[in-house]
Amino acid sequence: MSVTEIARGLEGVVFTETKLSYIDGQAGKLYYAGYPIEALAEESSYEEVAFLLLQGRLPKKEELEAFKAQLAAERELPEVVLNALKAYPKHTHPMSALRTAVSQLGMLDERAEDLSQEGLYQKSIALISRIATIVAALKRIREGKEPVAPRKDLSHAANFLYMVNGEVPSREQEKLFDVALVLHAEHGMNASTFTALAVHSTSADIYSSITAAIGALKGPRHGGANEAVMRSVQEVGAPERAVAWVQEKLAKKERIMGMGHRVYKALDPRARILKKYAEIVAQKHGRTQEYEILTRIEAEAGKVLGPKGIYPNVDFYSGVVYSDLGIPVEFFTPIFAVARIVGWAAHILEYNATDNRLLRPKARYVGELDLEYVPLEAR
Ligand SMILES: CC(=O)SCCNC(=O)CCNC(=O)[C@H](O)C(C)(C)COP(=O)(O)OP(=O)(O)OC[C@H]1O[C@@H](n2cnc3c(N)ncnc32)[C@H](O)[C@@H]1OP(=O)(O)O
Ligand SMILES: O=C([O-])CC(=O)C(=O)O
Repeated sequence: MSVTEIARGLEGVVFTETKLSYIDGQAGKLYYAGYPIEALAEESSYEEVAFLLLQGRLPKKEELEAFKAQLAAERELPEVVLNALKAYPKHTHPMSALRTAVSQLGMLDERAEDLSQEGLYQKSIALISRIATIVAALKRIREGKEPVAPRKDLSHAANFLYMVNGEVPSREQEKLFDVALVLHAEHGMNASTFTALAVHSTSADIYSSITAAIGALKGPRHGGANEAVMRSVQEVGAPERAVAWVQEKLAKKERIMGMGHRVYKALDPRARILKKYAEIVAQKHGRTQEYEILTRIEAEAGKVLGPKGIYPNVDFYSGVVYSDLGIPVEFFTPIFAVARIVGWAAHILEYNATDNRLLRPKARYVGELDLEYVPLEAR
């Protein structure tokens, strides 16, 4: 392959095959393992989607029950990790804390280096459950409260909200959070998944891959955008200021967070679904201010950015939903990780089942050659 053409940002580079998800960026469509995202968001559950992505097919009823029980059995954190979470500095970003805690889980796992399919699968199940427990515990500790121990009888979504708020959520809250988890579970070769695979392709342990993926997700150009969107909403302050704010931002050539995507050149289908739920909760719970600001930003920015194929992405409306569920802004990106661990793990399992070829692209060298080395004292 010629290296004369540079794929900036690796755009358009295809390095492997996958059956996990398909994005039609022009049409704004997303499928997990062949199933349209709309149907999965409406009718399935996070556990069912996790099974689908990890095993490549939808579970039968008894298989789903067994899978749920397996996840529930892994929810508890080792005491030493819980104690460490309490000792983290309070100023640290929760994504940094999560990254550190997952790395610590890796140190504690005596079978961390087991790269067999079965070993990776078992560790994936544990990570799906424990990342949720870590994030919920961090949120409680930040508020000066004791972490709430997980319950085995609740769904993944309900248990998470229970650990966050200390009370069992309503059916409506559970469904709302479950939809958010389903929508964030998987998205092809995004930056954090690619990072996870780059690390995995060196035959490093899965904790190293997931720790690195969390680091990649943290950035505001990727998962960190959901927090940045809510910071923008706070900066705008009131719906009537949204138009002027957008105009000023665009005049300064600054980016509107939560808009634009490397693959979608149409509206992200996940944003469409989240907008619908954001509107419902905003109306129902009288929290229309944030929603109004966002719809005005979308409309005003759309005039300039729409013709360039820049529309809201998954991060644009998710914050309205999270705020409604009692989740603070700095925990929006950790929530993304709580969901995306499934996609990371599924891609690791899928790539591991191939020859796990080392990911090693090239950069075109544009420097000089054969320079004469001048000793330090002679320069
Ligand atoms: C879960 C996720 O990761 S979804 C993405 C979350 N990230 C964000 O929401 C952050 C804001 N968006 C962005 O920064 C970008 O749209 C990205 C990084 C997501 C993808 O962008 P890319 O495909 O790499 O496009 P790139 O960064 O090359 O930008 C192309 C052009 O569109 C413009 N553009 C892209 N996004 C935006 C935006 N949100 N606001 C204003 N202009 C934008 C760029 O300024 C650039 O303009 P130029 O050609 O005049 O210089
Ligand atoms: O696909 C991407 O580049 C980013 C994204 O939307 C995601 O990871 O969900």
